[in-house]
Amino acid sequence: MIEAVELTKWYGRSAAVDGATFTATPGRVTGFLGLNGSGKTTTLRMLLGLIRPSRGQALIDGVPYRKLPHPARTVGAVVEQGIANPGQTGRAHLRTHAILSGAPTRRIDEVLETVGLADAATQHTAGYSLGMRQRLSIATALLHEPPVLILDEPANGLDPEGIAWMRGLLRKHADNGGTVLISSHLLAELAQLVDDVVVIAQGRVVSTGPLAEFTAGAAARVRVRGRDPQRLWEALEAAGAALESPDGEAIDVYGLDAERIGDLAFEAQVPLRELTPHVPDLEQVFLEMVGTK
Ligand SMILES: Nc1ncnc2c1ncn2[C@@H]1O[C@H](COP(=O)(O)OP(=O)(O)OP(=O)(O)O)[C@@H](O)[C@H]1O
Repeated sequence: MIEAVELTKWYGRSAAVDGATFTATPGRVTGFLGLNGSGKTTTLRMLLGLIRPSRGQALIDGVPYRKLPHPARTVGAVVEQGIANPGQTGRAHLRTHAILSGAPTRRIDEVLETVGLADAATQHTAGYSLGMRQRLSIATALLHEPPVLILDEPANGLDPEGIAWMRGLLRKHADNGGTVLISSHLLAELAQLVDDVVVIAQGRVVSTGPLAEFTAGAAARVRVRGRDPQRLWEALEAAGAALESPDGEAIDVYGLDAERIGDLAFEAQVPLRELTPHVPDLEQVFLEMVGTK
């Protein structure tokens, strides 16, 4: 379980993260979504004990990271882009990490297999593609088989096949009772991957909840056109709908579904020219939420 409670980080006079409160629960993949510079990395680094909060709490299983009895065995993290020593092979990189953090060396081959790098294990990481480097970072995070995974933009550089692979990996981890918090600035990238979403904008958490409910709050609209716009408008208004007309002819209806609108038009004897339900697009909802549209 990951918990941020009123988490705040000030740099000089500006807050990189401002009173962020959210949870990521076991058995679910939680997406941490925000535009560049919105405070994602700062938040994740506070959760990992790499940055000290100015205020609030960053808790893993109820305690700050640094107070965990076995931090490396509890939390696996991908936070840095790039590999420290590009002259090493993939296997040597993992061996170094295993030795430094006390992971059993038998895990090296297991994680190489898990992330699909077994065949590239003896190549120098300098020759790895961005996607391969991401896979190696994920392999490093998995060395201790930690129940909690915190991944900062792990999908960066992965191709569609890589994303599909990661989706499978994270799903399995959550299905086995693990907790996954994964950040991204692209909702589309997370949409296939996550159960819950935490949206951050300018350091503040602006939305939390299941992805399935993410668009539910967005106003569903139905565009309708009738032969007699005035009469149609009056019938819809009488039924309690909120209405807008973009061009004096089409009517955007909020608060009634297409079936009801069709019935009302029929009762008012207005033949319809168009009846189009508009399903809110996830990306659009996100961009509206973070204030760029
Ligand atoms: N060490 C620092 N000193 C001063 N300001 C900082 C520092 N670290 C981050 N910031 C500022 O805090 C804000 C949030 O940055 P952060 O890196 O957490 O955002 P982010 O959502 O991870 O962005 P990105 O997706 O670009 O990595 C930014 O305005 C950034 O400039």
